[in-house]
Amino acid sequence: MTSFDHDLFVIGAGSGGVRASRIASGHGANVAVAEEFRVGGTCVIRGCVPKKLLVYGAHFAEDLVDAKRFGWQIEGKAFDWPTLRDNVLGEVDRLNGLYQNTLDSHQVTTLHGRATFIDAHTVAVDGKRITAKHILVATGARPFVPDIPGAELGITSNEVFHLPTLPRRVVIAGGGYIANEFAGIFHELGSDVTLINRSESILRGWEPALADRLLTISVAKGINFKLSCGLERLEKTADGIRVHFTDGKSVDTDVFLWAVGRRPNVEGLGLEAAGVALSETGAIQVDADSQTSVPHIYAVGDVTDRIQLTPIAIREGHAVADRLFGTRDWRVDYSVVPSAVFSNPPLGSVGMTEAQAKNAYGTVKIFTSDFRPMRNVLANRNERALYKLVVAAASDKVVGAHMIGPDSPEILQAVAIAIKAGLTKAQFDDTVALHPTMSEELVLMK
Ligand SMILES: Cc1cc2nc3c(=O)[nH]c(=O)nc-3n(C[C@H](O)[C@H](O)[C@H](O)COP(=O)(O)OP(=O)(O)OC[C@H]3O[C@@H](n4cnc5c(N)ncnc54)[C@H](O)[C@@H]3O)c2cc1C
Ligand SMILES: NC(=O)c1ccc[n+]([C@@H]2O[C@H](COP(=O)([O-])OP(=O)(O)OC[C@H]3O[C@@H](n4cnc5c(N)ncnc54)[C@H](O)[C@@H]3O)[C@@H](O)[C@H]2O)c1
Repeated sequence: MTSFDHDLFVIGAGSGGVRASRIASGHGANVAVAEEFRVGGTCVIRGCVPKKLLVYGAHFAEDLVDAKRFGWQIEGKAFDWPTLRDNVLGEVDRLNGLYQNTLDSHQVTTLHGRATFIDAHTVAVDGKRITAKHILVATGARPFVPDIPGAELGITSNEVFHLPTLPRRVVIAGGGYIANEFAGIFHELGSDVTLINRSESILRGWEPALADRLLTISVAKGINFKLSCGLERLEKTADGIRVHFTDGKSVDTDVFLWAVGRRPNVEGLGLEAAGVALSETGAIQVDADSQTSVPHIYAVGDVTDRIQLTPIAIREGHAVADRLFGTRDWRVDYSVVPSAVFSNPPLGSVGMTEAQAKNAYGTVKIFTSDFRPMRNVLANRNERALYKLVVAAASDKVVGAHMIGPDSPEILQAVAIAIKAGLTKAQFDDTVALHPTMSEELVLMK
């Protein structure tokens, strides 16, 4: 019998890697994890958490305006970017410490350095060779930056949390999660925002009616959109960056933010030395158990490019640890995955869109509620919420729920339980409304 330094070696202490390490160690495994940047990974250090805190910080801009209609006189209000930035980064530091404590208290050995494969059972971290019976790759993804002249003048979501000053003008490339979230943040904070996207719409893959609603509201708020737009090059100017489009036009900006997707972190990992195969899209190829082409090597999270969300990476990591060292062999269910765009207003979505349900079930019933939230009415804020339920006609099951409006992500999480449980529209209707709320619309749709 060959002996190894560890039962499990995890590469990457982000969402998936930390969960897998902690659970495996709890099952009695001898675990080590390598992290080349900061324990916590993208979500904690430069993703979900600081982003959501900026969303909260930015929303005071509208709340303070609306407050007047509710009788509050707020004189001399002013926003200070360094205060928000530094408080957010302080919270990130606190969480980073908590994640490290979690690893330490679970007797997981943390190696602060970059890990690369030497062979299928050996990794090197800063020149030190370590062997393991099982290896888990949880290296995440990084922002994609297209290869156009001057691309390096732009920043990515990695840098956006550290800006020295609040930019007067921001151009954001992309029409997905990150682009719409930061368009909302910067616009509320007072920057002049332009979102440019190569396709003619935003939020591809989302229920189109909701994406259209976000576009309409964002335009009404004053965010500029340049859609169906090709980027030619970025040029440094005396006071910022000039963005040149393929139609010959240009726009000047202080900050250019790339938000055109994320690519799996596979480069320089030595995956060839270990014999780990990649998919056609350059992600680590895995089966439903997150097992790679090498049976004792697993991969979870963004590096596998399945669904790039933290709760998915966490579940995948947990399932691997349970499978290898626990008593429960289970698989992640990807069929009902709630997700949200923390734009202004935010969107929440779970299950199938109308188009997907038509493909899957043939006949579907659609129920919508298009309403102005009570708070917006008194605030004279002409922003309507839109809720949409997708029901499979034959079974009456609710197979999709899609919402845009205040607090949609908070409401959507509860709806996801109902959809996961396979509840029917009749059961939604049987539920007594909670009045006065926005979410009561979910049980009142006729
Ligand atoms: C701006 C932004 C906002 C987001 N908001 C949300 C949100 O609101 N909700 C949500 O669910 N998801 C959100 N996401 C996505 C979420 O952050 C990711 O899906 C999640 O972090 C993936 O977890 P992971 O474990 O696969 O990788 P990560 O969390 O990225 O962890 C990978 C870790 O591996 C390390 N690493 C890489 N290579 C090596 C190596 N060779 N050696 C050692 N260490 C290595 C990295 O430094 C990193 O710490 C957001 C992402 C971004 C960028
Ligand atoms: N709230 C959340 O849960 C949240 C927030 C942020 C990020 N994330 C995760 O991180 C991932 C990455 O976020 P994202 O916003 O960068 O990606 P995304 O996939 O959401 O959107 C990418 C956008 O870039 C455009 N695009 C792609 N390639 C391009 C190219 N070569 N040139 C020009 N445009 C191009 C696409 O049309 C799309 O509009 C998301 O897919 C999501 O899974 C989640």
